[in-house]
Amino acid sequence: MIQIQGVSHAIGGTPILHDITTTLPKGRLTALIGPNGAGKSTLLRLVGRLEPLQQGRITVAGHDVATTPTDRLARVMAILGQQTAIASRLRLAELVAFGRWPHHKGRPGPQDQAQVWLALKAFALTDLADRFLDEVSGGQAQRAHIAMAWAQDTDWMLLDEPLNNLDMSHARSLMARLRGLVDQGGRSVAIVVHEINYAAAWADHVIALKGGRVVAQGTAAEVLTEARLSELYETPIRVGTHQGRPLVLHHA
Ligand SMILES: Nc1ncnc2c1ncn2[C@@H]1O[C@H](COP(=O)(O)OP(=O)(O)OP(=O)(O)O)[C@@H](O)[C@H]1O
Repeated sequence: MIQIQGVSHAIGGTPILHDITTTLPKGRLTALIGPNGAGKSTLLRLVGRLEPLQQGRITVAGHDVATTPTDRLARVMAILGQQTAIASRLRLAELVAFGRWPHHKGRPGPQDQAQVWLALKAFALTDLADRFLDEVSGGQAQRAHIAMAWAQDTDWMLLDEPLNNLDMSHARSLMARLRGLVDQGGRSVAIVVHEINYAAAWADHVIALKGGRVVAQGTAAEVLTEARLSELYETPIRVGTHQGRPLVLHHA
């Protein structure tokens, strides 16, 4: 599991996260939800050590993120933050191959190559493998970044808004793949997601953040209720049921 204990965080003197204590269960798909600016990305970045921890403690499968060596942590957890366009002159296959770095440390073997091709295939990118990142669409670039994290082949996968730019079909296929990782692969996944129905349909566990605090956590059915969601997003929200899962309705 991932244990977050007493984590507070400030940026430029402004408090962003306030004394967060929560757990992401092992072998589950956890969705972090909440309005813009709630602190979801900041929390995920702290777990993934993209930001240094200022206060509190975070452990991932027993590894303290503040003290575990990077190469050790990178074999336990893959994190994909929100994309930045720093690597546009990289071919898709090269980007995905970066995911194998923690395993081969600069000396890729046949197994690494095989894993890269599996990842490209899993995300329907084989035909685009030789294209540069700035020569593909937003959704294709997004899938390539997810494929890179996938190729890292870790017990934990943390993805910040992985559905960005994905059409309905690719979004569904990604969620099905993530579920497969959890259900058949015994892995654990955490995603930040804005479209609540993806959490409703696919997540086991939901953590709702608002104003830098955890305001609700539990199963999708426990958290995704009309009262909780209407309060969380400060807008009237109705919740129905579809195939035994909550279905969130938010049009007027
Ligand atoms: N580099 C930064 N400098 C200053 N403030 C920041 C910085 N990064 C984030 N913040 C602030 O921290 C708060 C939390 O941001 P964060 O990105 O974690 O929220 P979020 O829940 O992921 O939001 P969103 O849904 O909009 O992506 C926001 O108020 C944001 O303005």
